[in-house]
Amino acid sequence: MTGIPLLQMNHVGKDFFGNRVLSDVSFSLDPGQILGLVGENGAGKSTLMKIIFGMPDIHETGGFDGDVLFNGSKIHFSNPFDALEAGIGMVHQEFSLIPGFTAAENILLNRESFKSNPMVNFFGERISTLDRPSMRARALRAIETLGVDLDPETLTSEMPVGHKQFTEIARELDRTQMKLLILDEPTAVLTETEAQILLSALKKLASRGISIIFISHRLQEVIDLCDKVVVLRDGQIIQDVPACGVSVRQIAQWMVGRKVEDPSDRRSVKRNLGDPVLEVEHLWVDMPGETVRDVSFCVHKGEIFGIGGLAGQGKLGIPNGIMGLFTSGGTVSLKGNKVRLNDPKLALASGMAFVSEDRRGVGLLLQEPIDWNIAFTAMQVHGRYVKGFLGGWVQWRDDAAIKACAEEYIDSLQIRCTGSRQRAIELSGGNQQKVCLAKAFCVDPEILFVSEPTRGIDVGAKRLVLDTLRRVNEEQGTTIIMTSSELEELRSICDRIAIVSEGKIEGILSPSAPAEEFGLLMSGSGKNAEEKVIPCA
Ligand SMILES: Nc1ncnc2c1ncn2[C@@H]1O[C@H](COP(=O)(O)OP(=O)(O)OP(=O)(O)O)[C@@H](O)[C@H]1O
Repeated sequence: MTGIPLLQMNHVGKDFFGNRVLSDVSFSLDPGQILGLVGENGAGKSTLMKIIFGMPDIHETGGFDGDVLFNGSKIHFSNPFDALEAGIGMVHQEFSLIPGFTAAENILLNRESFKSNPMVNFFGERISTLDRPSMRARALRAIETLGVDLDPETLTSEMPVGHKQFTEIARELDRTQMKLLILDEPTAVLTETEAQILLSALKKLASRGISIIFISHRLQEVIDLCDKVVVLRDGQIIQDVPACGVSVRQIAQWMVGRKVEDPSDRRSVKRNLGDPVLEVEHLWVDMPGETVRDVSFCVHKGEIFGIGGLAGQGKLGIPNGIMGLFTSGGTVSLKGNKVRLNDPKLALASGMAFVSEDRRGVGLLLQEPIDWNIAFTAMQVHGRYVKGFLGGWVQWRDDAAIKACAEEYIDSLQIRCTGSRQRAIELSGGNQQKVCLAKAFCVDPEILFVSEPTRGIDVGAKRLVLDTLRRVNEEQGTTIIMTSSELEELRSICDRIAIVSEGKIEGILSPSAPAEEFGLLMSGSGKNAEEKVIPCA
């Protein structure tokens, strides 16, 4: 087979209901080669991968143009099972694990090992029993190939997100025939250390002859990992170049088609903040994989307060607990009034809003249009966009106002869509995130919690989201509490940053504090945390 590319895309095109999202896409991938596929949100990366993998939504929307050759033969898979059979594995942006199953059970789903039992010949497969030791050994082999520390017996529902991601990838590795592995933003949910572990595991796989298509918005890791980089813009290939010799800035410029500013502007000016607005005391939250044990902090009016820390240490549990999405206890006071915990509707009604890290699970009504998503909470909780007649006895939706509001946000947040009536499920990941933000801005909250607001979104959109948060904070005086795994992002907009370790706040630092101090707190070595706490202005 030497000399024949493993994968060859020839003039591939695709449209969704008349909207052209891919045109004339051609590239090739050799055995054992790693290709980095980059592009802005909505550029068409996931659609291209869905074509290779035979995802049903491609066929249900009229198929695609051009040819895809795998191992020299033309393929047109009608479902992912055929792709798997041919040796193509794909790890999608969203997890597809069964929460009540262990890591081993998820890794070996539908490929379980069974004990040999002669009675099966007579009574059929129904009486066969699982060979647990063999399953454990197989799962461990896949986990060890990744080089991560993950117990195969851990329940998926109790894992931090990073470990869920490793389980997803280990599942693909258990397939013996795998020739091509497609990873759609695999590191978006990982900490930097976890991402490094994954990148070295991928290099190891490639050295065994497995080809990899790696989609990521983290451009430095694309350069570090890949042999070549393919840049998509508006559904077309802009560059197909070796990864050596290109810089992050160069790739970013190809992606957006214009010059990119230097993103490293750290908040350095100390601002005068108002009175305490949110006081949290001895908060505990029972969130699987993100347990919060005893957290106390105070946020001032008009502040942007950051919460950072390594995955699984509890930083995500804090907003999820305060907003009532997971069982919590302790005291939370908003402007001096105690907020009843464990009641999401009351949390929203009291003036708080939440942009969840889980945009598809919690943030969006996926089957509903953009305008309905944006206005939903404002309408349900605050009675906005509702017209009343006969003294309020008769009420109905003010569709014109909903449309106007949605169009304003589509414009200001540059949401790429066919119009305000397009369903949320049809948007790319980054544009879905912008809809989640618009939905939160629409309720005009006193306190806005945003969790991983730039996860999985491209360089241009990242900037837009951070600038928008800053603008809303400055112009409307909204107090923002932002949780993020990206320290640089927190340092660019926050007034103070709390670092969470083992379910507690290890220390609170100024954004201009040296990186080593953040590192020490993250590793749980900030025992003299009290000295490092910067008092509210
Ligand atoms: N099922 C669908 N129906 C209609 N339009 C769709 C559908 N799936 C994707 N699209 C559109 O196709 C375009 C490309 O989306 P795609 O998800 O491939 O982008 P992407 O480059 O992967 O973006 P991101 O980085 O945000 O994940 C977008 O404009 C999106 O709205």
